[in-house]
Amino acid sequence: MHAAGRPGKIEIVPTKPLTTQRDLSLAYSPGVAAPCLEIQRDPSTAYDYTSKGNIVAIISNGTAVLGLGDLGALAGKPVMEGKAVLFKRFADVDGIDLEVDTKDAEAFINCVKLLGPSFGGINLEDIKAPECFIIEQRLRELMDIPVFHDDQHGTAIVSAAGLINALHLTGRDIKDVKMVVNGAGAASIACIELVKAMGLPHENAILCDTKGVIWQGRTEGMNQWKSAHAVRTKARTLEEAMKGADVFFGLSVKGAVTPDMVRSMAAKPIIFAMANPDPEITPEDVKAVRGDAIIATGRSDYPNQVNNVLGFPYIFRGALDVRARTINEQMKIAAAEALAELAREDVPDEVDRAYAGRRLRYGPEYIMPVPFDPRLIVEVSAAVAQAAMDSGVARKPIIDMAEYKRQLSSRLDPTTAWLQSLFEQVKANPRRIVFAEGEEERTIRAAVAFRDNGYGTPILIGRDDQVRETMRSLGITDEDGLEIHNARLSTKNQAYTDMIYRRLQRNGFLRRDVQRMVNQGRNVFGACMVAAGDADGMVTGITRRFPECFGDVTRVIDVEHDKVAIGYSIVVSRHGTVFLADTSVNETPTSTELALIAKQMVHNARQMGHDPRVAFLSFSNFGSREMDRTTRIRDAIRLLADEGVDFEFDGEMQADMALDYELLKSTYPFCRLTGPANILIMPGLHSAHIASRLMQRLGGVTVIGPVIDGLQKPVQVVQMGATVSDLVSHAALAAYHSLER
Ligand SMILES: NC(=O)C1=CN([C@@H]2O[C@H](COP(=O)(O)OP(=O)(O)OC[C@H]3O[C@@H](n4cnc5c(N)ncnc54)[C@H](OP(=O)(O)O)[C@@H]3O)[C@@H](O)[C@H]2O)C=CC1
Ligand SMILES: CC(=O)C(=O)O
Ligand SMILES: [Mg+2]
Repeated sequence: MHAAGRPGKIEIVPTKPLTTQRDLSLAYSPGVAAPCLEIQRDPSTAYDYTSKGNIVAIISNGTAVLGLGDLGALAGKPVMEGKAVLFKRFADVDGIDLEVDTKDAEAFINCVKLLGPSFGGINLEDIKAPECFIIEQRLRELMDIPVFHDDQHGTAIVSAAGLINALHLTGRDIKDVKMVVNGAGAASIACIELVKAMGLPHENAILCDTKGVIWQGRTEGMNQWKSAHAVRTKARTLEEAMKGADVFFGLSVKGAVTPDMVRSMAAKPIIFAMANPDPEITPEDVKAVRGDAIIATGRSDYPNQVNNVLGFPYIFRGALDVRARTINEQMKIAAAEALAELAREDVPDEVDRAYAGRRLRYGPEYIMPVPFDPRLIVEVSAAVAQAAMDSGVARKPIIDMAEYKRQLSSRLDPTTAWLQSLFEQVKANPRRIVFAEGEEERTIRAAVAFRDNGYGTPILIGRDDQVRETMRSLGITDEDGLEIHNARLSTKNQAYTDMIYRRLQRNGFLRRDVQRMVNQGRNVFGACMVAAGDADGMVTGITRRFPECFGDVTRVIDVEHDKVAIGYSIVVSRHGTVFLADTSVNETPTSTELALIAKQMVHNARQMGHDPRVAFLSFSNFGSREMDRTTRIRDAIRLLADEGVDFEFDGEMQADMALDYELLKSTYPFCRLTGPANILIMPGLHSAHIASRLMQRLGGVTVIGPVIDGLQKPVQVVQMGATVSDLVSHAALAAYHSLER
């Protein structure tokens, strides 16, 4: 994944046009002189004229890369790029990774300090202890923007939130808890400090490192940060310290804890094994010896992910939005409390769907919100911003908190969450999906990926020997969980022929025509399997053009009552998601069809979490050009108005009007839309098809689809050039649609 396409995980995208000489002279010399002089006059205007206010530098020297140790600055880059992606994805913060090649704390401090003007905040990452303490402390003193060592405070905040809930669930008071922390580095020292600040008595916590327990009087491998947590105890090893402990925090390395250690802990032990990428002990190993444990790890593939990803994006979002000078204790505590609180609340349906198969209800398996919960940006960022204002470090206070929360929530596009939810739901309810072009290399690879991802059983249609030959040439030997059906030899052949013959006998088809169709037409045979309930859905399209594939399918499968069979494209851009329909089937939809298409698309958009606003597109705006072609569109709008539908729609209008709300409102103030359109109903197949292909080719957006909608059974037809991953996605879509029925 990291090497595919453009290497790495991030790129920089301009926010201003740079296509003409005039653009150039505005964005660069001479125009750029104006903001330079303005910033010189008043440095705070840098937040208005540059990206400073939304950009955070993720800075590391690679000395403690996850739990992998000192890999050096360069080898840490994939993690730092990853953090940039998380910043963007979860909180719309632009992160830029900087790998600083020095282990010398002074040189590092100097470098970061000098870079300060460029950024709104500094996220220090994966710098080992004890240098990280000195570096952070000094930079906090030297810089007037937030400096936050994520491995220290991000981890402390998130684990504190988890601990608050785990203590609550096990009926413990923090003052009585006995705690062991393994690791005495950046993350562990910050965690133990925060837990003590929450009320844990000093003598109740034992800290361990590679030399064992940090006891009072120990001299080997010590530093001032460790000494501050040394306690009077007879325990010298982690094993001894763990006996009778209520809580264990692991911030050390893979495998540091044994099942015997867990067995020796107190009743209902709380075990946060947070080393990455592999925990100190796996949840399976804990459960094998202690069924009463509450366990969390740093990983997303187990319940209770205690990972700083739940913190840093939102903490910086809130801090940047109020132009906070720093991230102080009040802001950290506010973030921890908001996280803990969120886990106790009812989970929205879309989050529940995204984690299908898991029960997201406050309890031992759900003590922390999950990373794809869209409430995180709203609740955590707002809590942090409020705390910054209350503690006097906000340079630009928020006037209207309710409006700020609305803005926060609109920063996330629901499409990505929906896609995540789609795959998770399919995984939790695996389906049988026909891959009709079963002898094709791409199809076979997609079918195997479909199976390996746990989406269900792929059914390849083709001659067994041919399919197996291709599999062999691809080095695929494992046929488990995969079916091959040869249409001609199938035991279902006659039943399918009868079924189709009943449908087509009065349309000029003889039985032998139908028999040939079933024997030789893999799309027909596959569609028969789906129609007869022998499979849940189907994907095809790489060997034949769309009209032929679609024609084969509709010989077998009907259009749903009160719907039109259509294809729609989902265009995901940095400005949000727009749906385009019909991009595949109807050449010139009638007004009734256009109205139906709009209603179908509203349903689809709502399913994906969007608030629909429909624009009927044309080359004219509200009758500016009276032509036959626009009458059809205006009639469709009238039909919807007469019906009194429960969504916003208007038109006809040009594409730029539909997408540029300011332009639309200033030119046509009577328009009924309350924001830019996100469903574009195209006047005809030619324009829809051309528009979607143009967008796909010219780049800058992701186009998903066309997605087939309106058939009684889920069948997806991909484009002939579809990749393996397109095929897998469409197969998953078919599987998902079968769940909805
Ligand atoms: N889940 C999450 O969100 C986060 C997890 N982490 C994880 O925490 C771990 C530590 O990270 P960080 O604090 O940044 O790194 P540091 O390098 O600052 O600290 C590592 C600490 O672990 C100790 N250690 C190493 N091996 C052992 C062992 N076998 N037994 C006991 N202690 C050991 C070291 O001991 P010594 O002092 O003797 O060298 C040191 O104190 C990593 O695995 C990291 O992935 C970190 C941040 C966030
Ligand atoms: C999650 C993280 O920051 C770490 O493991 O280092
Ligand atoms: Mg880290």
